[in-house]
Amino acid sequence: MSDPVLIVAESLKDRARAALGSRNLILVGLMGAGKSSVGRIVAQQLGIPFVDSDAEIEKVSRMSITELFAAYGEEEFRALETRVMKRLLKNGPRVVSTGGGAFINDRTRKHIKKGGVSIWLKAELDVLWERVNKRDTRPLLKTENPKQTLENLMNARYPIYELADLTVLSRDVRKELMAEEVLKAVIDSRTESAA
Ligand SMILES: Nc1ncnc2c1ncn2[C@@H]1O[C@H](COP(=O)(O)OP(=O)(O)O)[C@@H](O)[C@H]1O
Ligand SMILES: O=C(O)C1=C[C@@H](OP(=O)(O)O)[C@@H](O)[C@H](O)C1
Ligand SMILES: [Mg+2]
Repeated sequence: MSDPVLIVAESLKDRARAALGSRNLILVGLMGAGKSSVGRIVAQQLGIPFVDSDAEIEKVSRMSITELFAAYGEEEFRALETRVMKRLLKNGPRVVSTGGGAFINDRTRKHIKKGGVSIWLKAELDVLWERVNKRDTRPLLKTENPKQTLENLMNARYPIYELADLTVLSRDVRKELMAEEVLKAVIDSRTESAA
């Protein structure tokens, strides 16, 4: 006999896939929100390709994000990020996880807006902090008081992330559950725009 829970889950994926069509799904939000890890699961569930813009930037530059910031500075990194995002968004459907600053950059945000459905993974400071303080791969947080830096970035960036098409609250629940909430948000947005 088929499991009713599995049937519901299957239909969620199918409905989200149909709602997305040939558009890209672009995850935006601050460092630690779960864009890279949740985005990968969402893509698997939808059965479409996944790409992480930071990983792609590292591939084309053959440098790590930390090395890029150290060698060329943030401005050059943003210029490269804009170019890479423009290219990644040309064909859909894909799930594209961005680096936290991508949507803040006016030019990159225009490409994202044109390239598909943007979804903000919104999280509280303590949730983000617990996640990012375990690793030292984020050059912007190499400051004397990284938690304060993260809070400053929150204050500066949250009004801009609000411009995303959809928002999902990123909490300390299983990543699979976060991915399901992303799928539901995609379905709801389609239902609302059709109503
Ligand atoms: N829902 C979650 N619950 C627990 N840990 C999470 C969750 N989402 C992400 N993480 C962890 O937080 C860290 C940052 O996640 P990541 O996907 O790299 O975020 P981002 O790409 O937005 O900076 C990773 O170690 C990841 O495993
Ligand atoms: O917020 C930012 O400006 C950045 C976020 C990072 O990506 P994650 O958000 O995936 O950590 C990475 O692109 C770079 O360190 C800059
Ligand atoms: Mg990431």
